Parts: sequence; C-alpha cells; structure tokens
Amino acid sequence: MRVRDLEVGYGDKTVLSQVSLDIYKGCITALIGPSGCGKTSFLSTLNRLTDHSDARLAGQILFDGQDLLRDPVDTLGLRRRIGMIFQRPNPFPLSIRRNLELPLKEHGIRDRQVRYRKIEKVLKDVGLWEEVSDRLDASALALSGGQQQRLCIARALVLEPEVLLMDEPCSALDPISSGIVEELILRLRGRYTVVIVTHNLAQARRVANYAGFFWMTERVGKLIEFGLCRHLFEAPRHALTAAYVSGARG
Ligand SMILES: Nc1ncnc2c1ncn2[C@@H]1O[C@H](COP(=O)(O)OP(=O)(O)OP(=O)(O)O)[C@@H](O)[C@H]1O
Repeated sequence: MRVRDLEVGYGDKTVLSQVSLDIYKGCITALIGPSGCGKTSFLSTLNRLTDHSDARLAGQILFDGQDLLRDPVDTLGLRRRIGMIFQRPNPFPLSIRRNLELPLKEHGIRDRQVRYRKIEKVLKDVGLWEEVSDRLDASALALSGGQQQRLCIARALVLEPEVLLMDEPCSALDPISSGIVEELILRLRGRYTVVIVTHNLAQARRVANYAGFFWMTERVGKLIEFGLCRHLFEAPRHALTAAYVSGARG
C-alpha cells in the first residue's frame, strides 16, 4: 500500500496533512504519537471507513494498482481485503459461532460445512478453539474482554483479508489479555500486513517492523518520521521523535 500526500479534514478543519508512507506486505507497521494527532483518522482512510463520517480526503492511497480515493471502489469488497479491529472489542450480541458465520454468509459462503471448517480454523489461529469449542453456541458477550478481542480478530481473519488495521487493540484489556493479544499479533507477522495504532511504545518496539511517528504542528497532524522500527526508536532522525520515544515529550 502506498500513501502519498494524504490530507484528512472534517468540515473546514484539516486534521492531517502531507502524509506519505509505504505499507509493506507481510510486515507490521506501528503508528505512534500523542492523542489527537490523527492516527485513527489515518487508519480509517485505508479501508474507507471515513465514508461514514463527513471526512474530506485528498491525496492518493494506492492499493493493488487502484487509487482508493479516486477510482470507483466497492467498499464491501475492500473491507473484506482490509479488515479493521477497534480499541474496544465489539462482538455482535450473538453466539460465538454466529459472530463468525455472519461475515462468511454476507460474503457469499453458502456451504455450511465450508463455513464450519473456516470457523474452526480461524478459532485455532487466534488460540480460542481450546477455550470455546465446547460452547460455540453460547453468547460472545459472556467471553472475557481479551477473548472478545481475539474473537473480533478471528471475525476479521475469517474473511482472509490481506491487510489488518488495528486501532489500539490492547488498550481496553488487562495486562494478561493484552499480552495474549500481542502474542497473536506477532504470530500474524509474515502472513498478514498489519497496521497498528498503539500508545504503548514498548509494544510498538516488540511487534513492529516499521514505525511512523505522528505529531501536531500548528494544530494539524503530520507524519514526522517513518522507517524501520529499530531505527525510529534507537537512532531517530528527528529531534521530536527522539524526545517522544525517550518520554521527554508527549
Ligand atoms: N468524525 C469526526 N468529525 C470531526 N472531527 C473529528 C472526527 N474524527 C476525528 N476528529 C478530530 O480529528 C482530530 C484527530 O483525531 P484522531 O482520532 O484521528 O486522532 P488520534 O491521534 O487517533 O487520537 P487518539 O490517540 O486520542 O485516538 C481530533 O481533533 C478529532 O477531534
């Protein structure tokens, strides 16, 4: 995915400008920066979730030869290829099985046996199968927060997306559940392209191959620095990045 000169605004207020970066296949890219500098807005443009707000977008987002901001886009198809996980786990108030069946049905998988095989596989992938295989018809809302978040990740993965966008996926979880979800994210590396927004700098360092640092200048979010995660944390090129990752600012 290639983002060039992206600008995002709401009404007449520009919240993000001049953002250019490449998102590499099979890698984890972490986006860090203080609250309000536009990280979530950036993430939401990548699968056009911004269509649901009054966001104004300019620039280019190139994905598989298509400019997502200019070319006609089938948003349902796009969101199958680019899934999203939110800060708070948001399972449907249905059974564990139905949470995974619904998206499969919505995307035309009619054969029940095929659906069941996919559901078992994805629950094994997210490490939930052992915990829930004997209660697939119980409510997803009865799961713990961490289990709910893994179910939501399973719900995105069951559609076999190419890219997974994660907006602070661990911040509403207790430390143990957060650790389990983080391990899962690490296991996705190489198989999926992941873009994760996190306020947890240690987590960004542990999981990401690439990292981008956002900051507000004159009330507009900018991408200050982007590169290999190791370089951004250990040898930042920009003084602001150095101050933020060292904890001196932010
Ligand atoms: N739908 C919207 N309508 C109007 N303004 C919005 C909308 N969504 C976000 N904003 C504004 O855009 C700016 C950037 O918000 P955004 O949530 O993208 O930042 P963030 O870096 O993800 O913050 P946080 O880390 O707190 O989640 C903020 O000033 C916010 O109030």
